[in-house]
Amino acid sequence: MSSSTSPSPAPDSSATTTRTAAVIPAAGRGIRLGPGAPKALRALGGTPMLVHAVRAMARSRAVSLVVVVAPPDGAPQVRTLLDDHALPDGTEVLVVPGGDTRQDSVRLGLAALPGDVASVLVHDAARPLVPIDTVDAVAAAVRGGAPAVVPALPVTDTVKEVDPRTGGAPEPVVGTPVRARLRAVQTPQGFDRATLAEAHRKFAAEGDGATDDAGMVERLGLPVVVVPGHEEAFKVTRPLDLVLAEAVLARRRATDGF
Ligand SMILES: Nc1ccn([C@@H]2O[C@H](COP(=O)(O)OP(=O)(O)OP(=O)(O)O)[C@@H](O)[C@H]2O)c(=O)n1
Ligand SMILES: C[C@](O)(CO)[C@H](O)COP(=O)(O)O
Repeated sequence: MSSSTSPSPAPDSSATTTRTAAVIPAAGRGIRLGPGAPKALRALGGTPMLVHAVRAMARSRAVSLVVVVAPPDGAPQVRTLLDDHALPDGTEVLVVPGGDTRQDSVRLGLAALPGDVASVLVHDAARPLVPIDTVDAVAAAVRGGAPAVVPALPVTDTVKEVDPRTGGAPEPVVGTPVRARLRAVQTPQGFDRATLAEAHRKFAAEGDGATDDAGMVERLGLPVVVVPGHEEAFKVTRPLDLVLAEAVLARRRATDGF
C-alpha cells in the first residue's frame, strides 16, 4: 500500500485514462448514531468502520486507488489508522480532509484524483459491509459505458409524501407514490469521472445540495441506471443499524472466516 495525506496533482487531461478509483466520504459526525467519535472511526467487530469500507472497495479488482475523505481536522489521524490496519495488496490509498456536507466532502475527494482515473465509485464509509459482487457490478456497468450507476433495492414499506413546511405532528399526507416504481438507493455509486466532476462543479457553483451523487447527474439531464443492490450494503445511521452490522459481521466471520 502506498500512502499520502496530501491531494495528488490536478488531473492531466492528456493522460491515458483507464483506472477506476473509489472515493470514500468519511467526514461525517454520525450525529444520529449518538455521542462518540466520528462515525467512520467507530468500531465494528473491533475494527473501525472506515477500515471495513476501504477493504470492501480495495477487494474489488476494478479499484486500484482509494481516496478517503477524512473529518476536516482528522486527516493525519485517519492516515495513521489506515497505516495500522492490513489492506489488500496493491491498493494505493490517499487521505484528504473533508468538508461541512457530504457533497463538499465528495467534491474534495474528486479534486484529489490523479489524471489517469476515468471512472469513480463513490462509497459511504457508513456502508462498511457492502459485498464485493455489488462493487463489481457497479464498476462493470460504468466501464460498459453508463455515465452513472446506482445499486438499489425495491422499497418494502409503503411511502407517504408529506409537506415538511407544515411541521410538527400529525403531518397531513399529500400523496402515496406507487411503491413498485420506488428504489432505495445505496452506494457505491459509479460514474464516468468527467460527468461526476461536472455535476459537482455545477451544483457547488449554484449553491445547490443533493443527498446523493447520482441525483446531481440526473439534474444535468444525463441518464442514471440502477443495478441490484444488496441488503448488507445498508447504511449504519442509527444505533439499531450498528446492532445489525455486528450480527452480519459475526455471521461472516463464522462462515467465511473474515
Ligand atoms: N460532512 C460530511 C458528512 C457526511 N459525510 C459522509 O457521508 C456518508 C453518509 O453520510 P451519513 O450516514 O449521513 O453520515 P453522517 O453525516 O456522519 O451522519 P449524521 O447525519 O447522523 O451526522 C458517511 O460516510 C459520512 O462520513 C462526509 O464525508 N462529510
Ligand atoms: C448517498 C446515500 O447513501 C444514498 O442512499 C444517502 O443519500 C446518504 O444520505 P445521508 O443524508 O448522508 O444520510
